[in-house]
Amino acid sequence: MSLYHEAASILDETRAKKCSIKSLVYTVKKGKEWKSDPKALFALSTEAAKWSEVLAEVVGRSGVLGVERMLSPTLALVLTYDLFLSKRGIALPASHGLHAAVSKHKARLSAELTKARLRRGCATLEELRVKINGGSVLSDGKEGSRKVPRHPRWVRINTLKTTLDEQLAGKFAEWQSVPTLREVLQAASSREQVYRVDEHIPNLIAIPSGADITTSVAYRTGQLILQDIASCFPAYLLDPQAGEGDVVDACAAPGNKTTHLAAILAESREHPRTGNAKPGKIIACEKDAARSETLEKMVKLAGAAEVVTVKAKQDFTKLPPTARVAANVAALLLDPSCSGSGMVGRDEESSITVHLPSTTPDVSTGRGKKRKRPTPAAALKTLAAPPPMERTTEEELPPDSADETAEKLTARLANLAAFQLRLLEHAMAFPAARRIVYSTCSIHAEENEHVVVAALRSQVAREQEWRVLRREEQVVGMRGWHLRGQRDGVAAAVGFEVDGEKKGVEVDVKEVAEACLRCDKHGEDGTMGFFVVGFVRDVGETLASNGNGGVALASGDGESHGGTNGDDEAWEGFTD
Ligand SMILES: C[S@@+](CC[C@H](N)C(=O)[O-])C[C@H]1O[C@@H](n2cnc3c(N)ncnc32)[C@H](O)[C@@H]1O
Repeated sequence: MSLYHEAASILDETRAKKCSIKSLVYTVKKGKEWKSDPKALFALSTEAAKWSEVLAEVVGRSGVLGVERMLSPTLALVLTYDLFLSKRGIALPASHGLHAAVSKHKARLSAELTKARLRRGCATLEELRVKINGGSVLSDGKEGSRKVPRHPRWVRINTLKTTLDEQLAGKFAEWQSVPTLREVLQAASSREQVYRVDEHIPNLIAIPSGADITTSVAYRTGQLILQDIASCFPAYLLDPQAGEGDVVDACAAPGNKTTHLAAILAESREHPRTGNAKPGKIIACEKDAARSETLEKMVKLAGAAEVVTVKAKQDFTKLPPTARVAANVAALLLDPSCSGSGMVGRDEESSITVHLPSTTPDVSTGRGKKRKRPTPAAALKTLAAPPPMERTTEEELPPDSADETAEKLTARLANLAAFQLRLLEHAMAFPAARRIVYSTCSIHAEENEHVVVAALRSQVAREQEWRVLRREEQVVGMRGWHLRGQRDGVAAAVGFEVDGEKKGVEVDVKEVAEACLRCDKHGEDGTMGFFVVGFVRDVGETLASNGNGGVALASGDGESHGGTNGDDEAWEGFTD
């Protein structure tokens, strides 16, 4: 079965069963394995579904289905999508029957696409593209109020394999550097080659949302990684340094943050302070078997295999803090499953409707019966799935969105928070640990500030003297991030009003809220919704006595160990 037949079958099933494309592609059913690459299948099915309202009109009005018997409505949708809207075109030889069945009507289809675009008031196909991605657009502030996407494509330069300078002088040599994110957002078209070097996260650039780098050698070889800026916060905040001991990535797959950690650790060896220190290893745990395989692949592709030990199918809570492997663990990154409510496109994805073209010739041909024209507003209900998403486990599947009652949501968040707290408490029990970073892509205080307060009040935190990593102690890019934790959220968890007294409470609301970082998926930073916080223990002068000549940690001196611009990111290699 070709990619197109498989994508068409997914669209048919999505319509029939009202289930998400992601679950159809990635939930492995007995006896059903895709012949196509799941990523390609997911991308094609999702894009074709998003465009289906427009393409249904195009195909229907063209009358192609009336003459090409080998084309089903959904097959016509996916082929037409690739013919006009994907960069590579139809991925079949021109002589292939399916290719010919569509391409011989190219002129007619193209004319219908132009009409469909004009009916939607779009001067160019790029404008229509932005409109189709209508769930995440903002006005560009100019007269005429052109809409621009709210999110750029974030590209992390994998310093395990390359450098920022090398990429700017190579892959992006022809691209123009622009000073503001807004200029990147405004250049949504894939033809406008602009980038902006991010000021918060080292080795991260933003490019237009329509720019596709996935076919480039740099991307395919793991030099460039598509990773949302927010997802870069945890490893950067944890800031592991050579000589400090080992690092555990407790919930690691698919490995974006693991490989980011590896890159930062490798870079720290170039630092005069830690240059001669023995780098620790990164122990990456992943409970899920299939995701463990992805993690292994990604670690290899990013060039991180030497420093990362993948513990496949390892439940982090079953890794005893007293185990030998844990003895030298000085830092832990905890990015557990969550509601995923901060993910851009997550809510939209669950509401994608697949529109089908009429199989009878259309009104415009004068040959068929009259059909109701879809309204532009209805057309734009299909929203954009943004850049790469990392979270795909069952626990994280979107709530039944609109259908989920407040009661159900509360119960679901309570379950998640209990699970997250359990993991955090487990991390706090590692005897040599001095630093933990906890993150979620949730917007709910229940999974964020509430978990932080509960963790601080836990027995293990009190016994081991864990506290939050204060804002002034954070690496400079994180210290300077403007959006902090919700004071109300912290205060609610503490049981006091924001301005209330702190009687008998061991948690300083202001300090904890300031220590937390948030990213707003509806804001102007081009981020997904995200939450991150660091915990530290002021125990001893050194971070870990690892027997490797570990260097002293400047604890609590406000000095970011990692520097200002020197750190960097990992990669990813492929996206989901
Ligand atoms: C949010 S994702 C992690 C994303 C990853 N940190 C990245 O940046 O690429 C959460 C992952 O944790 C895994 N997970 C959930 N519970 C776990 C546990 N108890 N131990 C280890 N892994 C777990 C899930 O299977 C999932 O792959």
